[in-house]
Amino acid sequence: MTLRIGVIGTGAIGREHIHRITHKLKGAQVVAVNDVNTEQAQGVVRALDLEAKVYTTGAEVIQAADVDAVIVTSWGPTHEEFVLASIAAGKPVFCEKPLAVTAEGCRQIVEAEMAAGRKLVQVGFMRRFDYAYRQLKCVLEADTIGAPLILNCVHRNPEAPGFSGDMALTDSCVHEFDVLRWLLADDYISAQVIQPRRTRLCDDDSLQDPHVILLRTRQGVHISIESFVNCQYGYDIQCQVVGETGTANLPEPASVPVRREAKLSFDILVSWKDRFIDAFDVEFQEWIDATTRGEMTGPSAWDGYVVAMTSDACVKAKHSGQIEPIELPECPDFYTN
Ligand SMILES: NC(=O)c1ccc[n+]([C@@H]2O[C@H](COP(=O)([O-])OP(=O)(O)OC[C@H]3O[C@@H](n4cnc5c(N)ncnc54)[C@H](O)[C@@H]3O)[C@@H](O)[C@H]2O)c1
Ligand SMILES: O[C@H]1[C@H](O)[C@@H](O)[C@H](O)[C@@H](O)[C@H]1O
Repeated sequence: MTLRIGVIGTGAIGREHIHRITHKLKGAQVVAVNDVNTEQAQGVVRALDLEAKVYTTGAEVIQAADVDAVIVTSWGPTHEEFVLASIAAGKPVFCEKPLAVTAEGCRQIVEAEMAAGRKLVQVGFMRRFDYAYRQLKCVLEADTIGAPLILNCVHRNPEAPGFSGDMALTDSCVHEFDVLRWLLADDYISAQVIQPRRTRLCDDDSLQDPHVILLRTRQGVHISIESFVNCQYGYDIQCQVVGETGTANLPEPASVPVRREAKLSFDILVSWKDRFIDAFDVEFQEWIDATTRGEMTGPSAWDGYVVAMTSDACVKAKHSGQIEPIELPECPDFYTN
């Protein structure tokens, strides 16, 4: 069976996902697309050689009789509406982060999905599908370094065009908020945000850069995340777990060590597209396979809600200068099975 997919939002990542589904992965076909910029959507259909109909609205894509499942890759503030409409139509929906721009919006999605009685929503937290993070999780689950005590993490982007205000917390660090609780099988109880000396190499005056985010988990693990979205030199993701008997580091992306002119050098990637290209492929192949079986196995609407609660607490902590509690409700049974 071929899963027939409708895609809403044919910008940067929408186009990437359409390309991978059409030209790299198995078991699915993009049959419908929409973007508020209709010309751009038509251009993507031509450029990627799709047999897909271009619709005027996202709602029409969701309602289309030949669309089995929906992918939402439009701007963040539109996600909630499209995810709720997909649930109402009884169609599985993959939504790029954020699930909704407010925790309240995420909660409404969680409630709508539970009322629908089956899991339909997956959120685009692709790091859970990254080979390096999966290896690190295996090391922790094998109890190789004892219980985790401290995590030292780094999320550096070379530059952040279009970033303003608190986006480093709400748009960028959301990946750490998701992947670290998955890695530890734990949840956060508090957040604190430190604002170090601000880099001069930042276009937007409203953007503090870098930040240091300190999280504490239920099990007492102390997490430090350095977020530096204008670091200039590359796209650099690091994670070190300090355990009772050793440490474990996220493997670096493979690069050929070059010895030349009295120097030893390695390449550093410059874009998230390259760093997580394989993770995106695995994420979508697993989503296609699970959706075809009638299952939903990836990051859930509940995970999207927890991440939104965490970024809300970080924004609050940044502006209050205090340690702010993260008071998560109990996870409903619906999401624990
Ligand atoms: N998982 C990741 O690592 C990752 C990476 C990049 C982007 N994203 C997320 O994906 C989403 C899209 O990001 P992008 O970089 O592709 O942005 P983009 O601006 O390149 O593309 C978004 C597209 O959505 C369209 N759009 C806006 N409102 C719409 C509406 N109501 N209906 C239909 N189309 C609409 C825009 O015209 C645009 O073409 C964002 O939420 C972003 O956070 C996730
Ligand atoms: O949308 C992107 C993407 O999610 C990247 O993975 C992250 O590093 C960026 O900071 C963010 O802006």
